[in-house]
Amino acid sequence: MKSLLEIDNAVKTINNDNQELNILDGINLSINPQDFIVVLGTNGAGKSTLLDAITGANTLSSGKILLNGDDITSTNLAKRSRYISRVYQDPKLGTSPRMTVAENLLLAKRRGLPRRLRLRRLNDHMKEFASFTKDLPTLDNRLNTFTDKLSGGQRQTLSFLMAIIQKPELLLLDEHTAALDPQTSQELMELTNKVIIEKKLTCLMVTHNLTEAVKYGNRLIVLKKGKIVLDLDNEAKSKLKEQDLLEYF
Ligand SMILES: Nc1ncnc2c1ncn2[C@@H]1O[C@H](COP(=O)(O)OP(=O)(O)OP(=O)(O)O)[C@@H](O)[C@H]1O
Repeated sequence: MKSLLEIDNAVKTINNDNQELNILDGINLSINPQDFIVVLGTNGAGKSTLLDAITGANTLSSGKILLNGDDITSTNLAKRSRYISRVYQDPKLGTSPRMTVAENLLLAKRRGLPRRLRLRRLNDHMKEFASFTKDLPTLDNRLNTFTDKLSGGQRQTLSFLMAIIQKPELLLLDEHTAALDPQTSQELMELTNKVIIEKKLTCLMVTHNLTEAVKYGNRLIVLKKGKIVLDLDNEAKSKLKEQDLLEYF
């Protein structure tokens, strides 16, 4: 199968107390279309650095990143954001606080267009946006609510909808449920899983939650000190128990 994203010997070197340190240390990863990959690792293992390298928020010291066979290693963050979207852990990132839920959705739907064009003709989209939120108790009837009046869980659900509204080539979830209470976190994780399967998305999800890591996705990788130390396919993952993962922490 042709890979969607290919990471080829990715190295990121930083200078730490006058010593060179590879925080990504030769990462090779081939992501197939419709893979839903769970990424685990201790604090400081390099997970966010890896996602930053994929989005272009950070440049690699060496190595290559190919998307659908095209070398995007030097493509900037703004260009990559047209086909790679990311949801962060912090509910405040990813949404504009002084805009309503509907305005935020429209901005996301028209990502890539100049900002002055993106918010035109909002009313034409209200029905469509209402259909997105009608099955989400947290956001139903809140299309005209300003985002800074939403709870963390509502805001994270909005960030997720914004990330998938244009069907990204690659969806990156960076501990997107970690800041939420257990119930809200579980609801957002169920929504995430449903949407990824229904829309046939390709996704890389960082989590520290071992229950989520075992339950969701078709592949699991563990990062340690900038290297991939475990890469399980769907069959191996389906036999996995939380207990088996503890030795990596
Ligand atoms: N710009 C930078 N300058 C110096 N050190 C950095 C920089 N960015 C990351 N690091 C270091 O690189 C290592 C990997 O960081 P990274 O944030 O990728 O880890 P992580 O796996 O996402 O951790 P966490 O689970 O805590 O979010 C850490 O030791 C971090 O301190």
